[in-house]
Amino acid sequence: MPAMLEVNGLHHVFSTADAAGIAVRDLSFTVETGQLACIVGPSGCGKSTLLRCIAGLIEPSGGEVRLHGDPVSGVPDDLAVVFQDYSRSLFPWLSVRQNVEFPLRWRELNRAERRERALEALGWVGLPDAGTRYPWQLSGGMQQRVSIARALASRPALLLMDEPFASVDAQTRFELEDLLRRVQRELGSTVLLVTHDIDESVYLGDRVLVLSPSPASIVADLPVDLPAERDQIDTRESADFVALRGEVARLLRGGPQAAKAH
Ligand SMILES: Nc1ncnc2c1ncn2[C@@H]1O[C@H](COP(=O)(O)OP(=O)(O)OP(=O)(O)O)[C@@H](O)[C@H]1O
Repeated sequence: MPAMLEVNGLHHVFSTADAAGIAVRDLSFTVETGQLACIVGPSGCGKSTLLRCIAGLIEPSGGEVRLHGDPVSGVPDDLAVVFQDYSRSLFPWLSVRQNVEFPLRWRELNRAERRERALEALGWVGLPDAGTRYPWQLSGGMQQRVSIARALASRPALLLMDEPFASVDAQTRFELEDLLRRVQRELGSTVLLVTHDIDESVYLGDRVLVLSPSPASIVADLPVDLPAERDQIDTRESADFVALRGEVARLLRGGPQAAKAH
C-alpha cells in the first residue's frame, strides 16, 4: 500500500528567491497514514513553499508529490490546509457554522448533512455552542479552533498546517497544541505541520523532519520516542524531550555539515 504522502525529489525555483533562485532543493520523504509529522526549519528556508507545493497551490519546478499513490496536480479534494493567519482565512460575514460548512458545498452532501458535519467538527475542537456567533466575536485562539474545525469537517486524507499557532499567545498555543494532538489521535488523521519552533515540533510530532537554511533540503528525519500522552509541563521537562530538542537545535545551527555527522 502506498504511503499517504510521498514527496519525491521536490524542487522549486522562484525567479526572485535567494541562492540562485532555488527555494526547495531535491526534497524526498514520506508520511504514513495516521502520523503527525512536523517539519522544522529556520525562518525563510522554504517551509511555506514546500507546503504549498504539497497542497497543489504551487506547481513545483521538479519532482513529484503523491497523495495515497495519486500524483498531485492542482489542489486535491481530500486535502485541507490550516494557515497561520486565521483572521484572513475566516469569512467575517459568515457565522462560525457557515464558515465550517463552506468547503463542504463542493462535497456531495445535502444541507442537513453539511450542518451536521459542521456541528460535529465544532464539537471536536471544543466549540459546540459557537456556531451562531461570528469570527470577530471570538478570541484569536477560538478563531484558530474554527479554522481547524473547518479543515477537519471535510475529513481530509491529509491535513497540512503552516505555522498554525504562531499568531496566538503562549498559553493559547499550549491549549491548541494539546487540542491538535487529541483530535489527531481520536480521528486517526494524517498531519504534516511546519513550524520554526523547535519545542513545538518535538512536543507535537511523532517525527521531526529538520530542514536546512534556504534552499530547503532535509538535514535529518528524527523519530520522537516520547509517550503518546503528553503534558505541557512534564513532557517538556523530561530528559528525552530535552535531549531531542537539543539535537534538533544543533542540527539547525549546523546545517548540512551537522547532517553529514548525523
Ligand atoms: N511568491 C514568491 N516569489 C518569489 N520568491 C518567493 C515567493 N515566495 C517565497 N519566496 C522566496 O522563497 C524562499 C523561501 O520562502 P518561504 O516563505 O517558503 O520560507 P519559510 O521558511 O516559510 O519562511 P518563514 O519562516 O519566514 O515563514 C525565500 O527566499 C522567499 O523570499
